[in-house]
Amino acid sequence: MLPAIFGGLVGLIAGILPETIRDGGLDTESGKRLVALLVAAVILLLAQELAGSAYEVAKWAFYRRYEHYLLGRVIDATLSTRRLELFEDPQLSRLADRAVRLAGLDPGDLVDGWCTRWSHLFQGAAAAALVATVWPVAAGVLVVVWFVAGAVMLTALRRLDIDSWSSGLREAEYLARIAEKPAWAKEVRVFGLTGWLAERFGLRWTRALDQLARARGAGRWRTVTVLLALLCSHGVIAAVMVADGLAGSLSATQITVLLLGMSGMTVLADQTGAELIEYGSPRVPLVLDLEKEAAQVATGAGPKPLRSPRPVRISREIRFSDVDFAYPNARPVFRRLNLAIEAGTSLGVVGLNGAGKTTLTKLLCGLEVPAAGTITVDGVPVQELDIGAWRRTIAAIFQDFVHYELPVRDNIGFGAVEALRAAGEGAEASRTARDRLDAVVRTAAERAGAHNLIAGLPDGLDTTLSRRFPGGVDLSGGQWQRIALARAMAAVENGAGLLILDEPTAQLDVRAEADLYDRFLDLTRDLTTIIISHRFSTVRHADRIVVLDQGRIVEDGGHDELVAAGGEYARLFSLQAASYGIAT
Ligand SMILES: Nc1ncnc2c1ncn2[C@@H]1O[C@H](COP(=O)(O)OP(=O)(O)OP(=O)(O)O)[C@@H](O)[C@H]1O
Repeated sequence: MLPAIFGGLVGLIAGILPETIRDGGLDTESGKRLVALLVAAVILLLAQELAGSAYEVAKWAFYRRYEHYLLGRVIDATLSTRRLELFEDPQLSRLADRAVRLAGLDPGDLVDGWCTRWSHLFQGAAAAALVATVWPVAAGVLVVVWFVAGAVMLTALRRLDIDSWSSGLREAEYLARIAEKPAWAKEVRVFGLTGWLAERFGLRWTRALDQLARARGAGRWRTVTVLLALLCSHGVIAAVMVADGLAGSLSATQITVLLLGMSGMTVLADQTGAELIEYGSPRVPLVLDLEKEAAQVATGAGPKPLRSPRPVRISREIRFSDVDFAYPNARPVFRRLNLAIEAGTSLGVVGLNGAGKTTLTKLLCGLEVPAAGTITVDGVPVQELDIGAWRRTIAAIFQDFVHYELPVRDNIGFGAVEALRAAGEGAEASRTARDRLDAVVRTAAERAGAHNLIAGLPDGLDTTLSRRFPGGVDLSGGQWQRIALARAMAAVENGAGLLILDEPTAQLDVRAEADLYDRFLDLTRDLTTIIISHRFSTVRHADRIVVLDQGRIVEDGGHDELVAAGGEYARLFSLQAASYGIAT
């Protein structure tokens, strides 16, 4: 609006200037009016500047609030699912992926879009009002023409909607991600994929751009028609204006006001706001869709991360009774699985790839739910336990445990998240809580054999485990495994009574692994421990070993018993013993 008022003032100044010169200077009546108009114009210019800055400040404040709100809802929706459906179902995982990416894009396009749109509407209306003060009919015609032009432009923009071409770009985006992932850098170079990646990326992107160009060409005729309508209406108005000006029925002020108003009205067709709204709005329905889907798969209230219930005490046994399980659209992993794990004992689980070992642990952790049968803890079905309490009972390290690019203290402290939270951060940090956390972390590190490794790090527990951060370091595969084991031991320190190790030591050498497990089983003697490993030398020390084959338990007993039975376990054990030189 302010630019339009300013335009009106400039028009008035232009009109009064010749009169002032004619009357003989600023002391005259017209001169005083000119001075007043000039002062008003300066004030308006300043106001415009101030309003612009205030708008920017308010806009960015809005932006961040909007992004915070939206991402917060995405995170809540994702974390509200206590199981893994959101990540395992391709449709749901795509939805979650898009929601996270779009909600976190340059913040507040939607807010910016609405701000721009309203500001353009005000500017356009003020400019139209300016034109209307001189020539109402022209204002009416131009409003209609500019709105039609805007609508045509918007239709053209919709044809270029991100969704219509994103499928073409998704592969290109994925290729770009391959190139920038530090963890994949070695393989990409060793296999000589760099050239292929760059070529394929360029190809995919060009194809997407061609798609865009074709979409753009489709509405060509409508655009040409609108351009002609704009040209004709402005041509007629300009011709009449010149004729009236020459005839003396339009003053210089009126002509200036008309010209300024007409140029200001172009914003009525500006679709920057609409474009931002189009781009920003899919995020809201997307987040709502994600929340709906998450609510459907989240049976009951998900565990709130801030709650810290007491761990469950396992006093007798964990029992799988007639458990059936299949992943969506896949053949069954378990059919009528029966297994009892006595409290306070260690169980080794072995089996070929795909036998169902990890699935067994996921069911136990409540990350998957049996289609039939029950899993009970001292007779109580896992589903009936407080899921937060049950999860606190478990210390699990999976094959693909997370390498958090965070300080060692966090990497290990995640096993005892209550202690980590109590310790706080920065100014909030409480000295006693911090000392307690460090004690938990150090004891856990010692138990996992990671204390020497930590002692050698430049900043000890404060060292960030990633070279992508200043002062950070990278660890070897085996060192990372010790950190992960320390995380599990921190959970034990924090009250966990069920320890699950799903092959987290595959990268340790045989001797280091054997040493570690000997110590480990010793340290966790009173706990219920499940060890999954392909290395028989590892599981042989477990109290009991089960052999899984295609989802069924085919052998069950102590190491000596199974070797004596001369079955699959004995065969595989002697094969490994021969290659590793282990005494049988
Ligand atoms: N998320 C999933 N979606 C669909 N099928 C899956 C999923 N995870 C595992 N499977 C399938 O379930 C079966 C059991 O897999 P699981 O990971 O439990 O085996 P495993 O014994 O741990 O194998 P490995 O020794 O290779 O780790 C396999 O056939 C596997 O392909």
